[in-house]
Amino acid sequence: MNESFYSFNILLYNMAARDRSIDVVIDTQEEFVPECEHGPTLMFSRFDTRTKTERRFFACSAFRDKKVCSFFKWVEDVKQNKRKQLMCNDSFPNAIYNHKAMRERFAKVKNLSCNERSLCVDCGLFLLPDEGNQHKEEKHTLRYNITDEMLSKPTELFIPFDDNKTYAQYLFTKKTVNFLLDLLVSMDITSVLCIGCPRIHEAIQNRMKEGKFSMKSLLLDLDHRYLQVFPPEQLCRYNMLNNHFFGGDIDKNTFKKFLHVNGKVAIVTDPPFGVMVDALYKTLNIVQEEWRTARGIEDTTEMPVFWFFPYFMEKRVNMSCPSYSMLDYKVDYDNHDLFRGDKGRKKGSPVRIFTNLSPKLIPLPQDDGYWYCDKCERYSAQENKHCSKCECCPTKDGSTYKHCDVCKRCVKPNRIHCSQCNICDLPEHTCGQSIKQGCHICGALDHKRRECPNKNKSTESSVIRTQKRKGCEQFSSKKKKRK
Ligand SMILES: C[S@@+](CC[C@H](N)C(=O)[O-])C[C@H]1O[C@@H](n2cnc3c(N)ncnc32)[C@H](O)[C@@H]1O
Ligand SMILES: [Zn+2]
Ligand SMILES: [Zn+2]
Ligand SMILES: [Zn+2]
Ligand SMILES: [Zn+2]
Ligand SMILES: [Zn+2]
Repeated sequence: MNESFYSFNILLYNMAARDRSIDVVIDTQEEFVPECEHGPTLMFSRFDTRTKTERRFFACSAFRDKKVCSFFKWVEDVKQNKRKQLMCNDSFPNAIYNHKAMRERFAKVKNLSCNERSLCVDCGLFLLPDEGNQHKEEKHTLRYNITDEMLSKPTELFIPFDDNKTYAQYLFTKKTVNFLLDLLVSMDITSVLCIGCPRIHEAIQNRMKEGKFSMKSLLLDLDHRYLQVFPPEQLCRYNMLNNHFFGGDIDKNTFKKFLHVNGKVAIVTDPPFGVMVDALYKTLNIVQEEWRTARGIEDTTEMPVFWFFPYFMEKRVNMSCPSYSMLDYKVDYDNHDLFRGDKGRKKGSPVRIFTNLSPKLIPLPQDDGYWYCDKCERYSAQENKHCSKCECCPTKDGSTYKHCDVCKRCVKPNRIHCSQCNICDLPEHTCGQSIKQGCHICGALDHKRRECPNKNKSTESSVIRTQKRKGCEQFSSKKKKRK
């Protein structure tokens, strides 16, 4: 594991305390947005809290690691007619992403006997018999004896790209997959759009092959390795942060056709935690609009969405997506110790499901201790006890929160009320240093920079709901070179 959950969490925390904060600018109103290998870039605003100045730049929407995608342009440089030189899309190795070519190779591999088949683990590529030596010379690890069973479970065969700043490939346990599929079946969902959910797609396809049920699924994912195993009607290589289809019009049509099918469609999405919430939400809204168009729906009806995201992002999600609720269900992952209920944290996984459905419609398994709270009209976790003073089931993190009569709210069990700070905090806190995250511009505690009445008028309209960008090293470490 490259980064533990805790260091990741601390990183998010530190971002708030730094002198600079990075926000995404969704409504750019720019006529020209440069593209990197991963489609149109996003515009970010970097705000220096000491000088109270803002500067804007374009950077990759998908990757937060500059070693993987180093694209960076100040907005003013882009404006100075440097457009041609920024259109670097042509130089990218499109060949390896060509779905048809990948499928043709794979068909040849499939025709081989198990002991003739091999996979280069480093390249994520199935090899033809005469290709092994080249990869061995480059000291790549090869896997042999690839059975049909293994080919039907690519999410188990490929090594997960589990770097948080790139793909953040954390895969659901069987239990989570089964819970979700049972839920979808109980809701009469017949088509599932899996955005960054390869394991759900794989499970649906395998159950279909076994004749266990009838459901369609389309996987939209950035990982090019899946282009080998899934045909074009089942997979589009896609960037969920800018709604970019790498396969162009062919893939866009596949996607439209999928939405057009009759029956109930649902979206399941499990993006990397570091994604910009506003960028993802914009994509979800575009997808909803495409679906309404495909179905000739004129009101604002939406497809059900199941969005997997950590509980500590709840406030951030609510800010951008007020119609979404967080469920108590703890989502388990195979390849992340800290997201695992069994061997992981005492409090279980921190990942939950956010949904645009009413929570009362989503029963959570009683065998795992979830119970129905009549007052909240939703299922709560075993440890989440209803508080009659707060009038809700307040627990977020897997512990049992307790009510503080002075703060007039429920707090984590390890907090005590400090009369000096007038807040519940850890017993070992230093008085006067409790985290107070006020407005960067005027310091007031009742609003953030984006709502500040003193905010520069020129940036007001375009910097809409923003999020601290995790891993802003991508930008800060390049600063010196550019100066
Ligand atoms: C946290 S994992 C979720 C996997 C899911 N838990 C499963 O078991 O199916 C994130 C997934 O999103 C994909 N991904 C990462 N960034 C993406 C992007 N910008 N656009 C589309 N997919 C992306 C990764 O390849 C990976 O499959
Ligand atoms: Zn990029
Ligand atoms: Zn290789
Ligand atoms: Zn309750
Ligand atoms: Zn309470
Ligand atoms: Zn208190």
